[in-house]
Amino acid sequence: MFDLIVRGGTVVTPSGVTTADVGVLDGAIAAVERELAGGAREELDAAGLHVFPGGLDPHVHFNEPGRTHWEGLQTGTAALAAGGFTAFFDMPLNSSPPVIDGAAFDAKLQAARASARVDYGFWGGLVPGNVEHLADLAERGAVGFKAFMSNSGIDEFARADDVTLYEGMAECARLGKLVAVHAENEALTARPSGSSARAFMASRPIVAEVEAIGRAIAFAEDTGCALHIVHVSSARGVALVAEARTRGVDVTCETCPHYLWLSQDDVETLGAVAKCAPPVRPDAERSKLWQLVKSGAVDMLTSDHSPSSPELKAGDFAGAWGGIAGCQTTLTLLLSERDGLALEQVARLVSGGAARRFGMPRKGRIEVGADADLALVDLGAKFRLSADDLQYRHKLSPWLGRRLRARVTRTLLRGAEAWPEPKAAPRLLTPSL
Ligand SMILES: NC(=O)N[C@H]1NC(=O)NC1=O
Ligand SMILES: [Zn+2]
Ligand SMILES: [Zn+2]
Repeated sequence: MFDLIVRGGTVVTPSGVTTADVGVLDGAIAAVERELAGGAREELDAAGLHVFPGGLDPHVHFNEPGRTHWEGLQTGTAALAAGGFTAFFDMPLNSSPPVIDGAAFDAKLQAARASARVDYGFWGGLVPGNVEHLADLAERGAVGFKAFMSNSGIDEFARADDVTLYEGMAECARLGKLVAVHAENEALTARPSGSSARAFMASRPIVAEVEAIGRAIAFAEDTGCALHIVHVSSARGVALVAEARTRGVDVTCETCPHYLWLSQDDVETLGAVAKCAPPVRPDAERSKLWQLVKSGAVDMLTSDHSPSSPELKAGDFAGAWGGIAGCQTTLTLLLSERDGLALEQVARLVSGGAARRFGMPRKGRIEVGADADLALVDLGAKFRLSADDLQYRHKLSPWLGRRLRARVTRTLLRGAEAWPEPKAAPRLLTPSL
């Protein structure tokens, strides 16, 4: 007897795609079989739908508390659930106070308990002067520690200079925690640019990213710290990570949809809604990066969902907030633009890869014993993304108007509905490597 059986879907498991029923008991996957015998209190008909593991987005900025007017946990997690995601890790900025000590972590936890619709975990911040607080944050269950190698755009979240980064990594190696870096060279990216989109993109060249990734890898190799490079925008960046890994360095990387499917022409047309750092790259780089994603060299696809208030996106490009809203569309965009990528690889990129890297063995795979976190997806859908579809606080996204070929019809968290109805009971995730 199961609590729930999801019947007749095309199930995307790590070992392949198969027609099967998924039996759920006590929030966990208890069976994945064809024509599963035994009753259930509830059955869901998934015929004609694909069943993916619920997504895990380890890189979002929900900004609560303190900047909830940019984005909040209620709207942000509704967007995740609507996009087939069942878990996220929130970045230590741009909430206020930023999560750089235990008290700020507790405030974040309280906010998530009140309004999150899916499971949540929190990154701590590594900033000058807070190395002594890292143990406290680790104790509370921080996923790991995020550092900016260039200006973060947030005054209360200072850039980690080389000494902070090196000493912070040594401390994280001791604590058994991973460090995640925004890798761009400060001096190269601090130069003033012209006010146009082109000038901004040109002012943060690929070498600024490549140099910073190389330096972070050198520090990680020396200290023995596990390292994750967030939002890699270039093929050379991914190649550096792959090369270090072959030497035995414990390093992984992610990229984001905007580096794969936005062109610099798109950014010029769209304006500040598509402004981010590192910036969107020229087409030749974009196609090389996509080839690397297809080859398996990129561990995960994350949104770096980082919206602001609409006022901060108005005005000239140079002065606008850098950050793209995208946490709702990562899975459906990937499914729409996948260019032959196998569905197992889609699942690895949006959930399995992050679950493995960040130490969440019950997440990211449809297998007996895992949490029953499931996204039911209609791959026969054809529509253009409209503002009405978006659950964000502000209905701004560079993907508005985009043709999508996948729609999430239901999202389940430990077998309970998280989308469309918020009936699930989210929990704090405290990953350990
Ligand atoms: N502070 C913040 O969210 N910054 C993010 N935005 C962006 O475009 N790149 C980032 O790192
Ligand atoms: Zn960043
Ligand atoms: Zn970010």
